Amino acid sequence: FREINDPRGPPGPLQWPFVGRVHDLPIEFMWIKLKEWADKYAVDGFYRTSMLGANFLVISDERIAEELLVRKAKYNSDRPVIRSLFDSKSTCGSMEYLPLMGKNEYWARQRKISHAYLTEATNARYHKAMYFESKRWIARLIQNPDDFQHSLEDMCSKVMCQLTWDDPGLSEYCTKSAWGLLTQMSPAGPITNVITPLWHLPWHLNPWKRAERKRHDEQQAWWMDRLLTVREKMAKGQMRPCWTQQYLERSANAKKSSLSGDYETSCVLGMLALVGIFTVVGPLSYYLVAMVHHPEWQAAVQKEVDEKCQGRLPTLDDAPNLPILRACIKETMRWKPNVPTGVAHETEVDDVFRGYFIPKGTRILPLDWAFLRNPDKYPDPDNFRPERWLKPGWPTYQEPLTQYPTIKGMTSFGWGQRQCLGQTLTQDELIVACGALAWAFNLKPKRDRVTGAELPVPLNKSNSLLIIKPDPFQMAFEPRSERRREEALQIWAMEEAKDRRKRAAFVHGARCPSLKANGGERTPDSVPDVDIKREPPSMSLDKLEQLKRDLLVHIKSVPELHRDKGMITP
Ligand code: HEM
Repeated sequence: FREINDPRGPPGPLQWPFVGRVHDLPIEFMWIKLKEWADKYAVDGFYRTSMLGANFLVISDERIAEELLVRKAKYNSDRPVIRSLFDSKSTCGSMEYLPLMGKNEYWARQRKISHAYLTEATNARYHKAMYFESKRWIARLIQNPDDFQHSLEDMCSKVMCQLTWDDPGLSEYCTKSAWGLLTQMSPAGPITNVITPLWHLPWHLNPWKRAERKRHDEQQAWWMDRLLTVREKMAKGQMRPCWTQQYLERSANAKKSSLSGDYETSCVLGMLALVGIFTVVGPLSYYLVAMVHHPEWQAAVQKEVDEKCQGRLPTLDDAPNLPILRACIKETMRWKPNVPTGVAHETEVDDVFRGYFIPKGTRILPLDWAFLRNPDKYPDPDNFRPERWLKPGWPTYQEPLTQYPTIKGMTSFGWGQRQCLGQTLTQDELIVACGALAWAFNLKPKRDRVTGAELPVPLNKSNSLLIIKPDPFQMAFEPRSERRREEALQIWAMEEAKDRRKRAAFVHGARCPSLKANGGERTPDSVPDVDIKREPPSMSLDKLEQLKRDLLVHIKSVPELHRDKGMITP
């Protein structure tokens, strides 16, 4: 006992033999307790603890994270094992989960490839997927506002499925698959992640291992199926550009690939699709919560969008002119970080840091919850204060406002060699989605149908997985005007019809050699727009209103019609 609590060791709570400090670290909202310990024990912004033999160094100050995870990245960029996944680190060559891999050859090559695709995500073509899906989401919110949490997740999933396999129809399964993996890898998931020895029970006595085998095999089979489907469509000339198609085409042209084969390829791409879902769901859900609780900021964003975009839906070209929108997004991510514990790194060598011995295999936890609640950098840290990014005098204020605030580089995206690869994609998707919300709706608390009282939107209820999102709640999406409502629905109807025609034209082009010869390269943009040009000229809203009125007059003037077809409305 004296040895493990040696006063010359790093500071931290008292450790008990074998268990360390597992007994009073709650699984639920673990980050709150870790921050409490940081406030009590941390010296110089870090402290140590342990759990069932695993050593942890918890960092609560950004400067220490910078020192240990960026400057000493060479030794501190491995990952700890996640007990309830088979070979989570790919030590035995499973090559499956890039973000969880140890620092090995599979990680190095998969990170390089993922980086290439995700930086290409800034291309205009990829932005189209976001515009398209945000329009669909707005229409879904108008038609079925009570289903908003599901449609929000589905939108994030559809974006990733479009980018990865050009098929938004895969979104429901992809979300389910992402949720399964997220639960399995989180401390708040199976008990075998905390009481790790249970994982080693014999197969027949081990429900956790059997369940994981099933989940794992289904996921891998689905990823492989996606790859093979894309390849099949490519052979028929029916595959439009997406990450999988690009990878297959490039490696076929180069006659070589840095990946080992189809299995690894299906995993890199499958994992990319999965990792971009719940990471974006969190901030987007909390943005809704923030807007409901802070109508004054909602009004400011709406005013900015109305003035700068002059009645149109905002696009990414407008982003430099929308600092208030960007500030509200960034403040949401600061106020409610969705990976509050951070993602652990593992040390690869013994080290001495600030005079303390840190043994090889120590898990370094960059506690994002603590970084983002540092009152020196973020005065009034518990409250939603977007002005901290907009007004000179606040420690975080930065100019020019056409560029700042930006979420890129936030501590929430991690550190050093393992820093998140999806920062641009996250920023773009949030600007498009939150901009569309400001354009379309007044976000409000929902009212009880009987009493008329406002239903509360809780601030502190969430799951406790590695990536969190708010628990189910209710709120109202009130279209900003009847005209805006019609416009949003019309925009989506036209987009959807256009997309359907483009897809059909593409497949048609593949079947029709003359078109192929004429069309040359058939990217979605160069598909002959024959059908699209035949689209009826879009009707002005005034004309639509006039037609509605005429129809009403007509229905009323023909009593039988009115009676017989009681359901007829404009
Ligand atoms: C708000 C959104 C997001 C947050 C807060 C977030 C956060 C993180 C964090 C904390 C890490 C680990 C960093 C470390 O170990 O130091 C990470 C890694 C990663 N993220 Fe994100 N992420 C987000 C969105 C995305 C998106 C949209 C994608 C891709 C589509 C993505 C792809 C990745 C990948 C591939 C890694 C693994 C990097 C590696 O291990 O080398 N992330 N992310």
